[in-house]
Amino acid sequence: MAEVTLMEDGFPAEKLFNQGYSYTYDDVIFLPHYIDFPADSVNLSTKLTRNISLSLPCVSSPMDTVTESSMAIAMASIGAISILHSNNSPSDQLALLRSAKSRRIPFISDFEVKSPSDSIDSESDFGSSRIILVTESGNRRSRVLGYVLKSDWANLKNKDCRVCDFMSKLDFSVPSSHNLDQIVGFLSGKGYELVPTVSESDGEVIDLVTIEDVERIRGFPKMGLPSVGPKGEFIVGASIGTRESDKERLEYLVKGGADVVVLDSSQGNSIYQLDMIKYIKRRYPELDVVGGNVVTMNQAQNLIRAGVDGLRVGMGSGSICTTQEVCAVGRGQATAVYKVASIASESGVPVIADGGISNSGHIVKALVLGASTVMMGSFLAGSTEAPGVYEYRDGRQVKKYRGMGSLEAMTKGSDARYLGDTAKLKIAQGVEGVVADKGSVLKFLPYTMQAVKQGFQDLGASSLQSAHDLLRSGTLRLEVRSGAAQVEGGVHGLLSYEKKPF
Ligand SMILES: NC(=O)C1=CN([C@@H]2O[C@H](COP(=O)(O)OP(=O)(O)OC[C@H]3O[C@@H](n4cnc5c(N)ncnc54)[C@H](O)[C@@H]3O)[C@@H](O)[C@H]2O)C=CC1
Ligand SMILES: O=c1[nH]c(=O)c2[nH+]cn([C@@H]3O[C@H](COP(=O)(O)O)[C@@H](O)[C@H]3O)c2[nH]1
Ligand SMILES: [K+]
Repeated sequence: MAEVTLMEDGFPAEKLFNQGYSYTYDDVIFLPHYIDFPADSVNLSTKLTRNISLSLPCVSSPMDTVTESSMAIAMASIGAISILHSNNSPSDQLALLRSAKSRRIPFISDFEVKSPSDSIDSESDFGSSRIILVTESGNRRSRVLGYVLKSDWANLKNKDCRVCDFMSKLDFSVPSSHNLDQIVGFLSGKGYELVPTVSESDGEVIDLVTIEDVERIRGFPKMGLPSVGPKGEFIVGASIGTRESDKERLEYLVKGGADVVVLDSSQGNSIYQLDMIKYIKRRYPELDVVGGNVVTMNQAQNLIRAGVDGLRVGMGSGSICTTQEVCAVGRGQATAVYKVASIASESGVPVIADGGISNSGHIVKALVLGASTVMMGSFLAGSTEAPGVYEYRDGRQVKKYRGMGSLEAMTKGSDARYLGDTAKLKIAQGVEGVVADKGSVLKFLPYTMQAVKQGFQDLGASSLQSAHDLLRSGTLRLEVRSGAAQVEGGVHGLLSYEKKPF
């Protein structure tokens, strides 16, 4: 039978994104292709930068309501990465980095410490933990002697005594270089209920791991390989600005072993950033540098020429961003990612699609349109690993989330960048708000990424590389969704419903 030539159906990306419109993720939809492999076999491993490989294409944003040590540990433990924020002093940022780098298990245990001669006056002495650790001098850099369980203390008839009179003895620990499996092996081998992990270099108690913690973590879905560097430490990035003072911050971060630095700016194509990239590449040639943010090919080209190892893409697309309204500058995120990735791929520079991710479909779109990773703020800000405590609003548990260009964040620390040498008036480019509790990233990210794998399968893409090949060869077809098509693509026509993603 003679071969039939198919008629054109849908648009190749090159045609769709060159029509004078700025499209965002929701505007476009991919047409399905051909499936010849199971969803589970989709390989999402990728590169953050030229030299940093990840098994999961996710990055947490350098924002002070998203990324501190807990997030960095959790993300690295599932094969992703975090960028520590810089809305703090260089020494505080270094402390966050050291805290993350000192751990091998995917959580930070928060416990109080007392000395044997102390007393426990009230339940609040336990803080948020159910255990108080007892060390020789009552701080973490001293020999561990015992522990007190809140339940044991509550059952005491006479509470007017010293800790040493009723503590349980603890004369063992494990090195903080132990991973979860090694700790499990130790606890189950000895039949212990808990164990402190202690730094080999200075004897500091890092965490106190209980059987319950271990069971909770083991109940989460299994992911790929964790993001671990050559020294066995979690891979962690950090952001800096482009001021002269950021050179000192950079020195701290390099000392702390940061694996990558991200130059944090809404408009990366500036003389300040180009100078900073060249400075870093001269002074620390081994350190990977991510430039940005950019949304055009021209911006990207300048940063690539200056020597960046990765590009961060997005201007005004973030959930808390008001840049497009305030400054009239930016680009629809789907167009921005496609355009920048098109030019960056020619130089082998990976692209981070930053902002505007609110569901797994957005992640599929970002990655298939050329990004190597997605950076998220609001998607992660409601997690237990995000900084801050949960509050109650209208009966819902929520956490604070704010833009780094919001008045509140600027007042906290980033003033220098806004009230620079000449500027007198502070203009916000972001808002402060709250997001709903989502539980642990260790649980919801694995589910999200399983959904992403299903999207890749529908497109016939078994890996990021194969998705990018389909994109560039024009095999991948997409279309713009009309307003009605977008409504149709969502849930519609129901009187009420509940949306449970997993
Ligand atoms: N992705 C996005 O769409 C946006 C992100 N943001 C976030 O808000 C925060 C602040 O962003 P930006 O305001 O763009 O920060 P920025 O530090 O790049 O710029 C702030 C101001 O400082 C100036 N500046 C920077 N380096 C300088 C130097 N060496 N000498 C003199 N002036 C210098 C800049 O030109 C600008 O006027 C960041 O965390 C950023 O990620 C803010 C707006 C939009
Ligand atoms: O216009 C802005 N004003 C701000 O105050 C601001 N703070 C963060 N960002 C950017 O938004 C990204 C996170 O976006 P999502 O919450 O949508 O993930 C982040 O990763 C940033 O790129 C800002 N943009
Ligand atoms: K926005």
